[in-house]
Amino acid sequence: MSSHPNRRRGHDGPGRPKRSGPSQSGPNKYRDKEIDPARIVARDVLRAVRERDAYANLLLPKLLRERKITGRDAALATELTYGTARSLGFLDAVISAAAGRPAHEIDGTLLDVLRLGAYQLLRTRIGSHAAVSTSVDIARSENGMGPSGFVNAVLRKISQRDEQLWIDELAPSMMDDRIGNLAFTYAHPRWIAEVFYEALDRSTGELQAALAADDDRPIVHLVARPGQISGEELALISGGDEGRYSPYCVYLPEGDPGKIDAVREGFAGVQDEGSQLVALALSRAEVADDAGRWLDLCAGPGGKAALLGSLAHIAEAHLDAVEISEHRAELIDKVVDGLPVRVHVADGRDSGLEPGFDRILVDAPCSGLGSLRRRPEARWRRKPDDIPALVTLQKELVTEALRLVKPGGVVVYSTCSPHRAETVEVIDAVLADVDGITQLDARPLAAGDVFDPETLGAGPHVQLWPHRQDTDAMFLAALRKD
Ligand SMILES: C[S@@+](CC[C@H](N)C(=O)[O-])C[C@H]1O[C@@H](n2cnc3c(N)ncnc32)[C@H](O)[C@@H]1O
Repeated sequence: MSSHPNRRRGHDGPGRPKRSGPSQSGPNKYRDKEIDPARIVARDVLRAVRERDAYANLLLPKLLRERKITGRDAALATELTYGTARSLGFLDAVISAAAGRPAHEIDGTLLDVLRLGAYQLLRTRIGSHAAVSTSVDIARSENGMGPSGFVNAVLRKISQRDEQLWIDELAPSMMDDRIGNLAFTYAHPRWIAEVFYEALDRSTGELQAALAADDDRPIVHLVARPGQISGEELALISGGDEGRYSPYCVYLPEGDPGKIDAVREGFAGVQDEGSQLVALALSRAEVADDAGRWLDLCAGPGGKAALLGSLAHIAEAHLDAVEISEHRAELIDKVVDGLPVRVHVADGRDSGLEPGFDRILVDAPCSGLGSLRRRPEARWRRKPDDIPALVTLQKELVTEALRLVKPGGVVVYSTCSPHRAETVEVIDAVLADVDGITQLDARPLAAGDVFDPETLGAGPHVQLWPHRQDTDAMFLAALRKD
């Protein structure tokens, strides 16, 4: 198999750090600030991910701001941090082979540097010399000469082969274990590749496309808040392109969304196009005698609540937004300011709200396997054991939503996961348990009059995919109470 097409876009890096020459007098002569800041910040984020389960996509922008790292250095830091975090399992397999001992037995601070170095060597165009020498500098600065020699030796061994040769050596054979081979090649845990395979009707061709798309860094999607700014206007002022599926979506191939005035002022936000389609589907469903009582039962941090709130404002409706976590409820408050939305801190299974809602969204807590491309390290953190408790909660939340919705009203169930246990199996179980519910064809609800619903598969649910729609792998199903 040829090399991954997306891996070759790395840049050459900012070059060697400016300093006066190799240390002759021990480790402390090298200070982090003398090594290039992009790699230091990447190392720091990777360490926080390893030591305290930090989220790379939250911590990195914060550190870049604090350290005033911008431009080319920020771009390099982002590529190295997210790329390394996405590839951890693959990199650890290579490091283990090159070091002759399991990666988890290597001192954590050195492992971070090795991962960063191995990523540069195998998955970017950064030259071997720069990748190895900067890693050795970082290790020497913190750990001293001996450990930096170890880093040097391991990385030099890794640099003797390219990514494909390491895959050929370490991946399960394509003949014996195609799923295992693809999982290794595209740096996914095997169990996640299996989950995708099942959700893709057991097509290994599609599995390959799905894993490749998931292994790529996605562009940012913006949402124009309806009634406040149009998608067209947002595209113009942001320099982005209008979305294909949501009339409110703008693709932002580059640039910091936080610097766009419309985002800063709350007329627009960052939201994957798939999430926009979920909110739109709820608003488009036909409900007889719609009294404008809408509910978002799992609303934090408020992305869909903000879009629904804007749509509710136009429809002269009102949205109740329920969220169990106080902190996340505060985040909702911030994004729905000025919209007809009331936020409740409550358990959605027992919110105390009066039944009789016209439309309810259950955007359930889930494994997040559908948005791995946006959360670099998540694929290595999630475990199969997480799924059963989530499934129980998901069923309870949908069942409660079906109690709260009025006869003739509609519940949209969604997850940012394609895992069948969290998607079709939840819906099937609830339909088997609760009488008087009809599953609607969700495809026209997601498509509106914007695109052909037939492009969304056989229905009645919708399963989006990065390799098909270039959205997160959102699932949605629509249920009507008879
Ligand atoms: C997938 S997220 C929702 C994302 C949100 N709809 C958005 O677009 O920003 C699920 C949310 O449900 C919340 N949650 C978890 N258990 C809950 C429960 N029992 N009742 C209500 N909310 C819950 C989580 O804290 C999380 O904020």
